[in-house]
Amino acid sequence: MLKTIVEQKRQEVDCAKLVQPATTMAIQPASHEFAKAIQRVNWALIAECKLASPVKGRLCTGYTVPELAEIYAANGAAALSVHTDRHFCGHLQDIAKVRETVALPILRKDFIIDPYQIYEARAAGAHAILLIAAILTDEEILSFLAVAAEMGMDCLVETHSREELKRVIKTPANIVGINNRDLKTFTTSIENTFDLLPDVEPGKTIISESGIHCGQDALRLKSAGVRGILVGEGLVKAADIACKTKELALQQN
Ligand SMILES: O=C(O)c1ccccc1NCC(=O)[C@H](O)[C@H](O)COP(=O)(O)O
Repeated sequence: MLKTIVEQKRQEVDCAKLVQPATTMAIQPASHEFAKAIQRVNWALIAECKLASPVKGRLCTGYTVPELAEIYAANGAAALSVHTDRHFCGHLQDIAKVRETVALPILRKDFIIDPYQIYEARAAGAHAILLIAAILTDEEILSFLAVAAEMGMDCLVETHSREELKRVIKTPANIVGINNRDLKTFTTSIENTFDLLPDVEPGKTIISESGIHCGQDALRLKSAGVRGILVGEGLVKAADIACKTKELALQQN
């Protein structure tokens, strides 16, 4: 599935480049708002606006993306992740809608495979992007980090295996994600974060991603030295999203 998504993404990006070349985009640099929001607290919830999953289908029907963002912002999230890929029912325009609604920094959640998407993200108002080590070469990671840095944007560089973590640790990436979702089987286990954490060098900000559902998971991760969590399904499927946001944000900052 990942291979298919990436192939489709390549076609989408090629079409988008023809419609709007990057040179015609109005780009104002960011000021590392995303990294600052995460690094100024000892615990950060990155709350994800996730309407659907390519594996599980529709996850959230009762709220729009800006409505979710508003609930997250009012209940302790440090930053937002906004899916812009169509397999998650996301659109690039969702970033602008969220920016009009709340002041929290926004991560563009997508399958970034071309620098064009980084310009597109910034032009839409995103402060950060996700880079997935599993779909990028070392050279691409380095070059995309540099493109983002030129625009004052931050990168959450996602790893799942020890091998990916080793590759990413060697780069200047300062926010490293440990994904609890295996992108081959799509199963999640937060034990993956505990397994990989000892291999991380001091100085890197670690975010545990995926499969996190309750305050108890959050507390275990925080106690192990993780700086924050990125949560989608656990929030959007909660009976009371405001209450779940507070629970995962751990409110004691
Ligand atoms: O969420 C999926 O089913 C998925 C399928 C294929 C590739 C990636 C996938 N998810 C990646 C994400 O961006 C998640 O939304 C994010 O890590 C949050 O995960 P969760 O809290 O488990 O919803």
